[in-house]
Amino acid sequence: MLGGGAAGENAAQYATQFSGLDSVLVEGELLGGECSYWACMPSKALLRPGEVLDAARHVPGVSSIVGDARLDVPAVLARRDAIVNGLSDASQVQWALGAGIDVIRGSGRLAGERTVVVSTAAGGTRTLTARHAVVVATGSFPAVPRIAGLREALPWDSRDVTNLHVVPRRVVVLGGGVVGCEAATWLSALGVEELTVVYRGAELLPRQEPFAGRLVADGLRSAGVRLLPERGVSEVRRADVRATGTGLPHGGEVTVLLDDGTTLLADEIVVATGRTPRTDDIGLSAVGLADGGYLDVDDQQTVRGVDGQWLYAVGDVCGRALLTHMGKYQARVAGEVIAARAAGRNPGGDEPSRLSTATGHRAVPQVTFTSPEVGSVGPTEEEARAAGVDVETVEYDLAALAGTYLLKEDYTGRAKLVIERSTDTLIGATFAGTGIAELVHAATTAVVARMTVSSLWHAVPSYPTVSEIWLRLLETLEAQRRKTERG
Ligand SMILES: Cc1cc2nc3c(=O)[nH]c(=O)nc-3n(C[C@H](O)[C@H](O)[C@H](O)COP(=O)(O)OP(=O)(O)OC[C@H]3O[C@@H](n4cnc5c(N)ncnc54)[C@H](O)[C@@H]3O)c2cc1C
Ligand SMILES: NC(=O)c1ccc[n+]([C@@H]2O[C@H](COP(=O)([O-])OP(=O)(O)OC[C@H]3O[C@@H](n4cnc5c(N)ncnc54)[C@H](O)[C@@H]3O)[C@@H](O)[C@H]2O)c1
Repeated sequence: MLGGGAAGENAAQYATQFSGLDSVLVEGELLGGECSYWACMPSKALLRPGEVLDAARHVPGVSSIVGDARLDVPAVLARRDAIVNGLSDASQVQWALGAGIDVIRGSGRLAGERTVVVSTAAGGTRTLTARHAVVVATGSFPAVPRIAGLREALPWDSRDVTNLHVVPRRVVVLGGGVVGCEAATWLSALGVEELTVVYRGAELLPRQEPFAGRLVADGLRSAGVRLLPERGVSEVRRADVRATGTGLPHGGEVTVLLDDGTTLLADEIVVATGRTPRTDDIGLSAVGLADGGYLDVDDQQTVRGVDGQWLYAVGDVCGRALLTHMGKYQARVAGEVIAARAAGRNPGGDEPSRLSTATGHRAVPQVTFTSPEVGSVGPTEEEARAAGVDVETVEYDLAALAGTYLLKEDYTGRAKLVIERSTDTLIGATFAGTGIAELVHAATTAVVARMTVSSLWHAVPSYPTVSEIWLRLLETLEAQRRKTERG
């Protein structure tokens, strides 16, 4: 495995555990990768305290006790540090060795068929030749747009903002996607006084149903965050630039010039404008592929364009869905496919769907931990229509439920289902509101199982839970259909 992030680890685990194949993880930094130390885990550690405080503020009997209290920032940062194990991967290495997986520390490059050359941390090189397969799981790093002065200003990226040690007074976040929205949520909760989010499109979270981005925008605005949509940055200037290290201010005041003529002053600028695959320097040209770009894979996660079915790619590097759980899913399948092929079977042929990632990619779930949360699975209405699918949709106000009223007196939220008309099956769902994260898996199950609307009627949600949204959506859909029938 070239890269020992969440995806590489899982591919090694599945190849080893289910087949007895020997696996080696080649890791250049920390075993566990981005998710454990600089992405999912620290970000969620920073978001959870704000969520708890917000919940308390909206329940009479608790709100009066909490009053205007702010978060205990040193305690929040200390818990974050504990959650990232103080940036030590000792426990991960122990896990790998215990699972029978070898770990080699160093930077690896493909050097030919089934061959990886590692520049080891100790200073030498090692050539590894795999008997069966090489899995590329090198992940991605933050993309920094070409903007005059931006790179020179040493902006914070996702590593800095998840591992911040100082809360700057004024921050500009560039990008209104998942990282930008989540980072704005925790920076605001941690007490950034002047927080501005600059983004290109009209809505935040542009890959979600538009109502989700609007509700997140309302949440951020009510927390005092300034949103500047449909704008870009034309130039960045910074005095006294200093490479102080991850999560510390990288210099003096930042001047951010926007393309509409606005000038913003900040103590830090956070770049959250997407990711770049780590493929520019891993020896792809040695196996006949172009350096750089996402690796194109089939549903067994085998890299296309390389003969012999020995090269696989999983996780962010294959660009199919840049999410930890999807990378791990691809890795589980790849690990088992490698084992099956080593045993002489051909899972790419008529093997049943367990050894294919096609089904899971029809139903990609994602939760964005903003306030309100946004959870979704499958395509949005726009994506489904763009793919040529004739769909029917239904929406409902999540605030009109007993379960949500109990959570928060002034609850706001919305839900939407996307139904394929020809089969009457659920293909997509989106929920935006407090406490919706755990609704997503029910929707994922229904989409994967291709549940029809008539069978969903028999899945009875418990009272009084947020899951009652399912019943309300079905009732509304039925009313819509009757109205259409009546003409
Ligand atoms: C701020 C933030 C928050 C996120 N939150 C979530 C979330 O809540 N939920 C979610 O599902 N996803 C989340 N993501 C996305 C998630 O972090 C990624 O999808 C996931 O980390 C990808 O895992 P990976 O194993 O493919 O890559 P990585 O985690 O990037 O691992 C790749 C590994 O390969 C190593 N490597 C690279 N090149 C070489 C080489 N040449 N030789 C040796 N080793 C090498 C790297 O050091 C690294 O350890 C978040 C991302 C960000 C930025
Ligand atoms: N909770 C989660 O599941 C979670 C959390 C964080 C990140 N992630 C994953 O990490 C990946 C990366 O997230 P991201 O937010 O960096 O990328 P993204 O692609 O989700 O969003 C990038 C945003 O930056 C904007 N942008 C791009 N270039 C710009 C420019 N020059 N000026 C202004 N705006 C610009 C885009 O319009 C978009 O709003 C995502 O694919 C996501 O799946 C997941």
